[in-house]
Amino acid sequence: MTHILAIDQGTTSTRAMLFDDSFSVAASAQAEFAQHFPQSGWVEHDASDLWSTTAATCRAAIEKAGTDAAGIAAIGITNQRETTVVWDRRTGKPVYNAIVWQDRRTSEMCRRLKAEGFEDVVTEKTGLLLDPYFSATKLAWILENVDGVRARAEAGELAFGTVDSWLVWRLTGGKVHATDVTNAARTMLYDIRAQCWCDEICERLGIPMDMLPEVRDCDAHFGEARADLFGRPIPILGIAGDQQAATIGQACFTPGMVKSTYGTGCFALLNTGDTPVMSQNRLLTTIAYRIGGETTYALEGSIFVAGAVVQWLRDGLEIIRNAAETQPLAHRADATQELVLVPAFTGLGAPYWNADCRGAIYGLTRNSGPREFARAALESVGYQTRDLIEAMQADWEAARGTVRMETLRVDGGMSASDWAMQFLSDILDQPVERPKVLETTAMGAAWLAGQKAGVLPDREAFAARWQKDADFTPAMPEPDRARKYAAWKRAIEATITFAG
Ligand SMILES: Nc1ncnc2c1ncn2[C@@H]1O[C@H](COP(=O)(O)OP(=O)(O)O)[C@@H](O)[C@H]1O
Ligand SMILES: O=P(O)(O)OC[C@H](O)CO
Repeated sequence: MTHILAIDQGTTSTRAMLFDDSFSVAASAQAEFAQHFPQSGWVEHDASDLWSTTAATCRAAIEKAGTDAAGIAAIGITNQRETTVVWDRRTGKPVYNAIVWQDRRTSEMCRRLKAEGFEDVVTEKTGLLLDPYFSATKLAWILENVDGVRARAEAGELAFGTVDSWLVWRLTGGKVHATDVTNAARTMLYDIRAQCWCDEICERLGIPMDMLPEVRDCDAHFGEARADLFGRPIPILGIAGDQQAATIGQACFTPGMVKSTYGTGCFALLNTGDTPVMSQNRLLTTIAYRIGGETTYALEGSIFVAGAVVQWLRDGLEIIRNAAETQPLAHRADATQELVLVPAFTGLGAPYWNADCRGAIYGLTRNSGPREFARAALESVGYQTRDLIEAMQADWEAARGTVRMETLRVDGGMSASDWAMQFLSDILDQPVERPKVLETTAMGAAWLAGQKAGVLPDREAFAARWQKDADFTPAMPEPDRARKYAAWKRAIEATITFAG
């Protein structure tokens, strides 16, 4: 039996999954690694942890499946996006920890650049907003703040990459310095229309362009994993950033299709077809995938806290022991209390983009307890999604005339909560569909590599295989929906005002 090895290098853990040629998971392995928070608002990973957990989980999955490298036709990689690594081309050693997408250390740099009017250039070229979230200012920070790095970069000794590039470099033993177009599109250095690195932005941020990786299709040949790693060289034939891989894994191949992934954060992507739609509502314009040289664009809404609010109930408030307990608690919450929780723990993402806000809760009474907190936490994820979907709907209508976006396809750990998904459907007033396979991210990466290797079916056959696990249809009376969403909007306004 032929297998495809999918590597899913995420923010808190690394997963390796072996898919067989009928898309069943033959084996998987997962490893967590340390999160480093050297200062408030800073988040780092040790890049060697990202590599060592990748190598270890791949080996463990291969061993569990009882196969060997000869039975693996290809490797597909998907990864946490924007996270920035700089390493020495000769020794392969990172010059600094990986600066993670959540890291806000470059807020001040972004504020300065915005005040100088540079955001217009950024949005026009890259489709993004000028925010610390993206790689560009993180790379500029490393060049400015780590001893000797600028001189070494200017001498051509250093390479920059997002996590996919770093893993490809390590897998190929330093032979390939490349990335795929979806990861490039998240650096804030890539011109998404011309599809090349943007010299104007690089120059403004002082980034030497020969540090940047070569940009390839998602289903390109990215070299071969070294024979000594898994016993035989294995070609790397697919790469996509994790949210784009989930879009592929959810088979959102038709313009108008949307997926929303509920992990630590929530990332909703709307397929907008072969032309980029520029947002009038502070969403991001990005590349969904480029397969066989053909580019498909997406509008993206990014929320930084989704499942993380449930983690906060568990680890911060200690009112639940595991995430699934939120569901029975929410069911038993007092219907007469309307608590609204704004989980702006690290600021607000789309469509507000306010880095200074912090979380807030409104409507507390003497009777508010764990049940009401659990319900408010699950509801906050629905409200945030409605903000995104309304913005998307408006952008999509402006681009295409009156259109109703199709059903929302959900995935990610938190989509396991029936209560949260029913509330989502209620507050959106739109059907929500959950697939049987929730590992859509790894599946997307496996499909890219597998179809390139000729062992997995083409796009149409893959899309036809998508199977529903559950449907959620709106059941909330309209006056309740309107009242609740209006309360959310007031809570957001108050939270932004409080931040000053
Ligand atoms: N049954 C559940 N109800 C609510 N939240 C859940 C449930 N199961 C998992 N989660 C949340 O989903 C997140 C984990 O999802 P996952 O897709 O593994 O995230 P990531 O890839 O970002 O680590 C956690 O934040 C957890 O709190
Ligand atoms: O690793 P995840 O699943 O939290 O996803 C992170 C996103 O790619 C950040 O943009």
